[in-house]
Amino acid sequence: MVRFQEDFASSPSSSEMGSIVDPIVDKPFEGAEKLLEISFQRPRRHIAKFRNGSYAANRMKLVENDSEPEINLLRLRRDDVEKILDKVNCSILNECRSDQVTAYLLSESSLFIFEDRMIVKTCGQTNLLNAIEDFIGLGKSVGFDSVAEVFYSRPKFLNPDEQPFRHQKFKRETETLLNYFDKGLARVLGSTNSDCYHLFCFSRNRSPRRSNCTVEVIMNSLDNDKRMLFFKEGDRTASDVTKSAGIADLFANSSVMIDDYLFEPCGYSVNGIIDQKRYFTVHVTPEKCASYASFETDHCENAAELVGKVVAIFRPSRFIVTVISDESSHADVHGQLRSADLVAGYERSEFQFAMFCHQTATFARFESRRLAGPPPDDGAAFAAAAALETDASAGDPREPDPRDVWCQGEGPYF
Ligand SMILES: C[S@@+](CC[C@H](N)C(=O)[O-])C[C@H]1O[C@@H](n2cnc3c(N)ncnc32)[C@H](O)[C@@H]1O
Repeated sequence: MVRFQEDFASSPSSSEMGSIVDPIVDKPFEGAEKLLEISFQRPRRHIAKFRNGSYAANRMKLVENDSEPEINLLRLRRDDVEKILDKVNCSILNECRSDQVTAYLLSESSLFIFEDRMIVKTCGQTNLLNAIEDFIGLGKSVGFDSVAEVFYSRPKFLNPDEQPFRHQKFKRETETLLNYFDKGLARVLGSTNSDCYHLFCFSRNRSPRRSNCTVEVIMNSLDNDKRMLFFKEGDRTASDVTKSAGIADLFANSSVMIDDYLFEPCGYSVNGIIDQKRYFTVHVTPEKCASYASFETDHCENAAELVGKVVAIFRPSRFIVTVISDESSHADVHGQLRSADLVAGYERSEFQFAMFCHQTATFARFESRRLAGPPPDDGAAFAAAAALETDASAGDPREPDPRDVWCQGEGPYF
């Protein structure tokens, strides 16, 4: 349901909510999302025509004067998008739009469409790269000439073997992308035997076309009380969750259009359009066996404060933060997230700063101070970590869960 921030007047707090039983699942849901961002390039004749002004400012003139259809992804029809999402194995649950963004909430995450770029984020067992040609085709169908930039990324999967063949290994994903963008470059940020972040990027032009910045927070092993907020219980609605979890307050100083969804029996997704032009999205898998949440936005002001607020919503055992921006922009955002003390109660276990294509990337991995320490090499170390965790969440003894302490490997790299 689409609402505005002002609509979040009152809703039950977490303490008013009754007891919830975790569903028994055969296979844990794979929360980790594949993210594909494609930016398109207009034909040269259009670029030359508007050398002295932005396309956006002049597009109406173009339509009136040349009687050519507008080259704009926002013209795409939902039906055409849905056909492509079928190939990915997901569907549209809901949509909200401003004059600069169309945001689709998907059965498995989100799709954002802007004038000349789209961002598709899908989780579970979706086959995102199966439709890469179709996504490119969407741009061409509204008159774009070629792909200007591509960015594909994903964190490590919980169960890579459960993924469609192409997505089981980053090497295969890279090969698929290279079939279309042979000058693209594949990288990994972070240690490959830990919570690392895989990315592939391609840029046709020598200099970035716009000033872009994306902040992502990827969180594992959520606090028990926090994850319980994302279960459907009684008459709890998505809007109640958005309010009680604190998601409605993330961008309190902006005008935010919110489209949220609470799954049965649990799971939550929200898309937000900020000040008509920027976006944020949050997705939550609250099942204990594989609890996971992700946050992403291109609204990078006050990034350090924002990351703190996001982490406070979920209190994960561990999380990674990434900032990817154009080389020429947002140095302050990278600077803000460089602090080893970014979030109180968390210890930074890894930090990386890199420059490639036209992009600058910051990657940092944090662990709850309750669990920080060397990897458990025997039962005693594990028991000590588990005991600490049990103390901290009084009355809620935890079963040892290998993911709670150190993540499972994705097998031999490549
Ligand atoms: C909210 S969706 C989005 C997942 C997101 N990538 C994440 O984990 O943060 C996943 C959650 O919804 C639950 N869910 C319930 N019904 C679902 C459905 N039909 N499709 C996808 N997820 C569903 C899953 O069990 C899981 O807890």
